Amino acid sequence: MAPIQPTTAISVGIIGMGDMGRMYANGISRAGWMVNACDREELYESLSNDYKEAPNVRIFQNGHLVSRISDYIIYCVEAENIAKVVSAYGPSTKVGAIVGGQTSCKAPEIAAFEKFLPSDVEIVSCHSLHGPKVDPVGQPLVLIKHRASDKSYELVESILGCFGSKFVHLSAVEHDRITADTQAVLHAAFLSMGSAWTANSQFPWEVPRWSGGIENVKMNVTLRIYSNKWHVYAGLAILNPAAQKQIKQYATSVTELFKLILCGERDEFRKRITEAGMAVFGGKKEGDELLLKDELLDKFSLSGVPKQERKPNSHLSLLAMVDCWHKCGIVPYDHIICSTPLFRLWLGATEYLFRQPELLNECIEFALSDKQFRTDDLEFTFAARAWSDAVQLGDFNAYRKRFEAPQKYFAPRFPEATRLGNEMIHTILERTKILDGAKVQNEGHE
Ligand SMILES: NC(=O)C1=CN([C@@H]2O[C@H](COP(=O)(O)OP(=O)(O)OC[C@H]3O[C@@H](n4cnc5c(N)ncnc54)[C@H](OP(=O)(O)O)[C@@H]3O)[C@@H](O)[C@H]2O)C=CC1
Ligand SMILES: O=C(O)C(=O)Cc1ccc(O)cc1
Repeated sequence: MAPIQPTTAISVGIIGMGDMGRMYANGISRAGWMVNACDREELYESLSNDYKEAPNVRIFQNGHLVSRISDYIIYCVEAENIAKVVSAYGPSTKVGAIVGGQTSCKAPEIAAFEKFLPSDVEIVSCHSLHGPKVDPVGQPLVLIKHRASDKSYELVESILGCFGSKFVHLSAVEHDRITADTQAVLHAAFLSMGSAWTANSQFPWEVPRWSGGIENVKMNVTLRIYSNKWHVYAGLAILNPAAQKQIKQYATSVTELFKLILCGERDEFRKRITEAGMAVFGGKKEGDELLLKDELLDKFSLSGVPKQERKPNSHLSLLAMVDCWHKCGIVPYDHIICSTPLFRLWLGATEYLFRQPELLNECIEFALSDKQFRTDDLEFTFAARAWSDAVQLGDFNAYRKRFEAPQKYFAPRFPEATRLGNEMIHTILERTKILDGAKVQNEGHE
């Protein structure tokens, strides 16, 4: 089917003009569709001012005014607020319109749509698997045809086609299962690194033992996560039951591995790491290229320490990640077509360690015999447990407080980390295109 051509006769409503809402409003209006947008009523003046020169964008006071005139309405609000916001504006939806949402966990979003939208309204939801500062071209964009005709689905595809992203067609349930596997544990690992560095009053790029190689990925991704909004991570961890389970397993893996290190249980430690590595990376052949190479890792350094001066690391965060994937039965490569750039970077870092036997061996020996990282690993273990507790308790406020301390601590380095992170993401995207191609071909044969 040929895509429907952009026209201002068809309008897209955006409720919530934060980072993602603006990205959507800008892309869709530039493509030639009419956009009707609003944020909270009290922001009407300033939002109108921001968009006063923007062609094809009309700003309204609230979601009622947006809903009653728009053909496709996208809720771009905090996941925690979705039920409240849909209950307020859903009943004002134009007869026969299509409604979707951008929240990162679909179960509460779909439940809100089913509960509060009139029955003549269709539901097609979406989720861009990248942050607002990433070029959307080539990134996965999940589409969920929950309650809609083929014609309406095609209209949504035509509208969202303006981003040049790769559509991934899933149900809401599939979406939540996959994103739990790809996003939630990954965030737990980086949030814990940030908390541990903050607790130890370290800026890791100033400490030689954190320099170079995969340390660059750790630092860049941690800073990138902390430069985003806390509610984005809280929502997708707390509201997704599968995510909660995995975050708990990650904290357990960190704790158990650290206890083995402390007790000097050399054989058990090595056996556990080897088994996990086999389960996750056993399917890879020796000739298969690594996602991340030295040249790439070294290019994106925040510390600038030369390679010869670098120190080994116990890499507890990486060892525990692979152990967690193993315990949860996750094969991360299965999800690569539906993964965020950060997930691909993190998978690249784990693979870099586990698929280079000498490096893995050095890391295992170092973890067991050298005490330099013990205090870091202790803080990391505390942090992983505390993040898991915050998620299990479902306490958004506790999550926010835990998030905001490292965010404040690292804030001065965000611009540089964002710049380097964007370059890193661009480069790894080029590399993973090859994997995506292989996966798509495989799917074609199945
Ligand atoms: N940022 C990211 O990397 C990604 C985020 N997402 C998801 O997209 C959604 C939006 O995220 P993001 O744009 O980053 O978050 P933001 O906080 O930047 O934007 C959300 C906006 O919605 C506004 N809002 C809240 N209630 C209402 C209301 N009743 N009417 C109108 N506007 C309202 C908020 O106002 P206020 O701040 O005053 O509450 C805020 O401006 C979230 O569900 C998030 O999980 C998805 C992919 C990536
Ligand atoms: O890539 C990541 O993990 C991010 O941090 C950006 C992000 C956050 C939330 C989403 O729902 C999708 C992408």
